Amino acid sequence: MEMVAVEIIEVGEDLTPGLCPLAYSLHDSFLVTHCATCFNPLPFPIDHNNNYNDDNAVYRYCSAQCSSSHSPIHISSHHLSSSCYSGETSDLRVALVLLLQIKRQHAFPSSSSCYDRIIGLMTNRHKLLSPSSSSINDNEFATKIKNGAKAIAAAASSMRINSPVLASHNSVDDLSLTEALLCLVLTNAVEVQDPIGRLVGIALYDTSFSWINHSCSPNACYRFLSPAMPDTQRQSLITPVSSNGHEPVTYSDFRLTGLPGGGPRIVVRSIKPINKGEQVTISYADLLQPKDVRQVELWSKYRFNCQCLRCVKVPLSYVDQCLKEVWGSGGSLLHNAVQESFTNCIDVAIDDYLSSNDAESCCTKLENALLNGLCYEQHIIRLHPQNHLSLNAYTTLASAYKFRANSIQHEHAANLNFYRLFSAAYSFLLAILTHHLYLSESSLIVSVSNFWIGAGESLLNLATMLESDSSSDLPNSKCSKCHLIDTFEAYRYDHNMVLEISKEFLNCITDIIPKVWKFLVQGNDYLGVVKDPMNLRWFEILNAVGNNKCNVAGFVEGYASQERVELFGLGVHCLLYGGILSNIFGGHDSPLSCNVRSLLYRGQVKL
Ligand SMILES: C[S@@+](CC[C@H](N)C(=O)[O-])C[C@H]1O[C@@H](n2cnc3c(N)ncnc32)[C@H](O)[C@@H]1O
Repeated sequence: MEMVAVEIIEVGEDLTPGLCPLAYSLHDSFLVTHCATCFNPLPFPIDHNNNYNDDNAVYRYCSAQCSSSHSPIHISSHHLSSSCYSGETSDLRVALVLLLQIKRQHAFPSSSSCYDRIIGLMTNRHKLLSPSSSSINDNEFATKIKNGAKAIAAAASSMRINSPVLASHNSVDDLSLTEALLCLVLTNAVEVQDPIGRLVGIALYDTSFSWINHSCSPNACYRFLSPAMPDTQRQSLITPVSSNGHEPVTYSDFRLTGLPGGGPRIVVRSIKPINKGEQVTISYADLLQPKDVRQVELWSKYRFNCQCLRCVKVPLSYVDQCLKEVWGSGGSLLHNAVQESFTNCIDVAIDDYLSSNDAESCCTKLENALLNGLCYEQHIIRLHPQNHLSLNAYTTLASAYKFRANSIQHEHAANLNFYRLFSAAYSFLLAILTHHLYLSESSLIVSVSNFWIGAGESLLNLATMLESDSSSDLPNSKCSKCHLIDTFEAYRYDHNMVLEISKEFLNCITDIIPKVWKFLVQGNDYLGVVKDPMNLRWFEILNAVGNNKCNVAGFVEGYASQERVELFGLGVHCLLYGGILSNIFGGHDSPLSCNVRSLLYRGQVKL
């Protein structure tokens, strides 16, 4: 099955109304911090005086409304959290909710052959469960599914004793059905983000969402609506067709009726113009991974080889080439081994920060790897700045320097400043490098928008912080050269407009960057190599650089108030541009766009 557009669709249009989930569950680690119904973070500290949060209960709620819309079937799925299953149990809880609904409605598929689809959704069970002689990982995955299914069946059978609903049902537990349901969840459920982008749980939707196939160059994306958010779209602009012919489809399988309410609603939205009858696709994988990494991910989770236009392109698409590019390799045969060595090296550095909180060691290791590369078979190999590992490294460096700035003692205020500068510089570098990829692969809009907003926020905070040392005010930021502010407030965008906005934005920041870049990066040996971040050929200079240690003595002694003003202007441009992109892919009321609006209008920015 697949979904196609019923009419011509412009970029940035909602293709579905807000669709309610069939079943949903928070991941184990978010059960105590997030509302079990709407998945929003709970206010901290939790108010124990309300009557909808019981201290001993597994689930917590942000409001009486969320508490009342969490159905008894969802509540009873907590039986799994104490099971002997060793892995993450959110998938199991969602499968258990489906099983309980099927049992409650006596809506059993008539024979096990029906388990290839249940309630219209593909289970993919043959592929996911069949042990493969070729891969140990595949076998482990199949075993994990079987163990998970046993845990679900055990929970369901223990509940029959306690639950009057299930006590009336006398069929034996059907392990095949349970396995098929778990496979269905793994094949169709999607990760749900909270408003600040953390992956907090999963939700399963019916065929109107779940029949949308994957592409590595998709023309649509999805977002989640919080309970208070109204629907902007009444009817669906997509319709199902069977994958082997373009006939409209109905399925003969049963439907579950009277589904429990609550859970995050999902909306599908176009990120490219789509023709009438064209297939609508979303991404199941991280689009900033190179082709081979995406292929492994899609195979291990879904067991298909992606044949989308981006994947079948020979030679590799420009974006995929950049994402795996290494420098000075002496030939493509070295690519895989080199990528593996770099992956280990970057992973070890990132782990220092994420697992051991050692941000300093992480920064030193990452910058050393980026600057000096690795020695491989007598070649010095360096990562291309748009290699996906470099992009990971920049993301981590931006965060690790911010962490170092926040944790430093006040008497070392100069260090605090330069850590903040480096953090902002890495955020900017990440945004501009991925922006160049976005110009040839527009489905990267979601990542790029996030990166520009991150860079804008970081630069604005920096300008505001430096302000305390200066007597002059930050200026009125309405740029005389561009219309980004008006465009940010505009309601609709078309494809040509998006291209024009990009040009306008790049023109403006190309003027500002030379006035601030040296200030942002001086004292950092890796960033110091980047003479002009707008000109991507800077990385060629890396090859001429020897081994060096970072020397930041005497830094941030005196900055001119003009630099602070320029940093502020740069931050506003990045924020506005990121906000325009987030309006396009997420709508004006998305958490990202609202965040941009609140940063712009909270008084720092005078429009
Ligand atoms: C969420 S379902 C999508 C709808 C599905 N095609 C159906 O008929 O129900 C996910 C499954 O669809 C198939 N699928 C999705 N995108 C695909 C693609 N680009 N190429 C091949 N199979 C794909 C895979 O079997 C995957 O496990």
